[in-house]
Amino acid sequence: MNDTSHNLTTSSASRIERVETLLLDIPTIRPHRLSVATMHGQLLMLVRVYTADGIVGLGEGTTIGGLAYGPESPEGMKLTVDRYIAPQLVGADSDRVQALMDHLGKLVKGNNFVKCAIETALLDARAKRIGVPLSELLGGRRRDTLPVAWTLASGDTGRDIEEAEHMLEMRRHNIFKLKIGLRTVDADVAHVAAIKRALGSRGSVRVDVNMAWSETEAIRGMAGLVDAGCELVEQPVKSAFTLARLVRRFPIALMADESVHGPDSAFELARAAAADAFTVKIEQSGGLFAGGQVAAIADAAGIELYGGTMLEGAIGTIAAAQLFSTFRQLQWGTELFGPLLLTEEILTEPLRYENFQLHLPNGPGLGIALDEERVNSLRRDRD
Ligand SMILES: O=C(O)C[C@H]1C=CC(=O)O1
Ligand SMILES: [Mn+2]
Repeated sequence: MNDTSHNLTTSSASRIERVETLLLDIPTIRPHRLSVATMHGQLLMLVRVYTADGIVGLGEGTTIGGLAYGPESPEGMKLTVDRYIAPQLVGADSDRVQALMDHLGKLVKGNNFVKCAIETALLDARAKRIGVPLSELLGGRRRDTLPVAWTLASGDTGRDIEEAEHMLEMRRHNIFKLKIGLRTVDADVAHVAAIKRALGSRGSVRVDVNMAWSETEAIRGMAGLVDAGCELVEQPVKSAFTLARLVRRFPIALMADESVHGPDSAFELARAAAADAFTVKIEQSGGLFAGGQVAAIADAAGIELYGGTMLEGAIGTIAAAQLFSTFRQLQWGTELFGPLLLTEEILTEPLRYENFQLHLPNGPGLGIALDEERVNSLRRDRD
């Protein structure tokens, strides 16, 4: 610790003794095709914060397609923790989560994803120490289960329909988000229409363009999506100005995702009335508290909410679920299916997905436990 933070150090039970980072490589169950990348696997950066009384706080930093989606990569996050953050945390009082995060904020600019991983680990440790689910440190749960959308992104219309049918049969998902933006607008609209036609009223259909369209493409695309029976379009274009010009132009909800990266941007979008709904992502927002602030801004502005994902593994997914369970409104449900896209289970007890919902655990902290053997076998540096 440097001398500006001497008041954060402690010799008590909550003292941070060690911070560990791991990289886990896990294949996906099928290629996942987005307009920005095709994923064949996911790389999870796990953080463990060890405290003097034997508590271990868990956090995760994960992104999509390396640096193809956002400005941080799992390998870069590991370096940032090891080199710049861990030395600041060792010796500090893990119970002082907000003060510690403020301190780190002065030393590390940006790096929202990695800050989320660290804040999650500190909150997990704190909640475990006082014996409550993490949601209770975020204002308290308003719901114990969360609706979970599934993303259809195999790249093939027929295969996507089969996959959706399987999800409906298992009663695991009845909300489907389609990744589009790689093909022509007309081909994408035809793909969406075919899937909606096959599912009818049994499943709702939304799309995520991941900023791939120009404004004129978006105008053509959104008109077609309305006719196709699609209920929502997520981030069709890059710029917030363009979003503001598109919003309410068509009878289809417009959601901002990449444009929402924390409370400041949420405020600007709300001020410009640039979206009907926000995707809240804990990593993109810069942590759980920041994600809660994004939701509060949305509430104040009458903007609807969706619980988003960076396709995190179990730790990031359940951390997000703990936050989303506290939201006053969650009009569009969530897409917390990340662990289901991966071939390997890293928990001793898998997350419970049942009846189209993710069921939140009731144990202290995140409420999950890692299967150490499995985690070790997936470590990139195991050799
Ligand atoms: O929302 C995104 O852009 C990222 C993510 C969420 C679901 C999925 O398949 O990809
Ligand atoms: Mn998105």
